[in-house]
Amino acid sequence: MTRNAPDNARESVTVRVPAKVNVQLAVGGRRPDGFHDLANVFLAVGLHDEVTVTPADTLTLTCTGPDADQVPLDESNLAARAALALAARHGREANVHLHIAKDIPVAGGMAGGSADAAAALLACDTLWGTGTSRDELLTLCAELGSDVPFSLVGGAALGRGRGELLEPLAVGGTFHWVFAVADGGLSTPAVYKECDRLRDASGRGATTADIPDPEPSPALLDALRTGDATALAAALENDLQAAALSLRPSLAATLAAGTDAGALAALVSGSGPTTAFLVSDAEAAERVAAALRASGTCRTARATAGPAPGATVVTGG
Ligand SMILES: C[C@@](CO)(OP(=O)(O)O)[C@H](O)COP(=O)(O)OP(=O)(O)OC[C@H]1O[C@@H](n2ccc(N)nc2=O)[C@H](O)[C@@H]1O
Ligand SMILES: Nc1ncnc2c1ncn2[C@@H]1O[C@H](COP(=O)(O)OP(=O)(O)O)[C@@H](O)[C@H]1O
Repeated sequence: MTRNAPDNARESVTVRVPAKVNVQLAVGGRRPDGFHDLANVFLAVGLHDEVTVTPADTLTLTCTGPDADQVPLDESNLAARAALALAARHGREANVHLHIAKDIPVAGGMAGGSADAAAALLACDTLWGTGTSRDELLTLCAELGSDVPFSLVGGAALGRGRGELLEPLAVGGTFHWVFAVADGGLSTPAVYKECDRLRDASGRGATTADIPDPEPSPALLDALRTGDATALAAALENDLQAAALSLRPSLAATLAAGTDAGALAALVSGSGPTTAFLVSDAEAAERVAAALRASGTCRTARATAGPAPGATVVTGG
């Protein structure tokens, strides 16, 4: 500890956690519990939130970053819910201050809230010395949300069930991406509902009896394994894309702007409205990001790469 550090500095724990893009999001029919079975191929990418926990009298929350005004600061915040769930698991008080330094777009289809939940679990477990096993942490993650287990593990993984049952995937290289951030978010339940509506309207039906079980694409898994960006570009697939475009038709112009600028492929990130552009290298990423910013079809564009590691203690561990 340095001489002038605040008294509580040694007791703070900070966890860094990545955003995700779904390189394949195959959506099965609506289940009786309202969720959809998925073959969800996650790739963690280098946009990060940081969650810092510090001992306090009661559970309190602050958030900074460009989208901070859209983040709830009450007990509906997924990071607060994570702290409460871990405290309940160990029969103790969730007496911490949680600070979220948010750089992941909010309600953007990049799992920012899930990332904060995974980070808060790991940070609180480290601060409290509760020694929760990896399996128990993953169970708590799955109770908090379908995407939360992946935020803890990072890298690349196939999510089955509603996305919470993970099999790690090998990735044979670095993939370069640009993310175009939209103005305003899209609600994940609303996008799944629109997907069901479009399926019903097409006469196919939308339940598990109507839609074949979702399966991962062998070509896509192979492209990840070999690190082949051109092959991955050809295999990218998002069954929620039509629904996101139906709710936000302006995303078509963003997708076209990135493709015109030379991206290998363009797709909606998860439930959107962030759009994702796979490019050949870091230089192409900067070029496509600049073209997207100049296109007037998005709020901003960010160049980054994946896979990125999952939630990691960066200070205080
Ligand atoms: C679509 C995806 C793709 O990774 O993420 P985003 O792109 O929104 O980040 C996920 O499936 C979102 O996961 P997550 O945001 O954790 O969802 P949850 O909190 O578990 O569920 C929120 C709501 O989404 C719908 N939902 C979610 C997962 C799933 N497999 N089927 C669903 O139908 C349900 O309406 C559910 O009530
Ligand atoms: N820690 C958090 N960060 C962002 N949003 C949160 C958080 N906790 C709860 N939310 C709520 O969850 C909604 C979805 O946010 P987010 O997880 O960023 O998007 P997505 O589900 O599209 O990946 C937000 O609109 C917000 O109301």
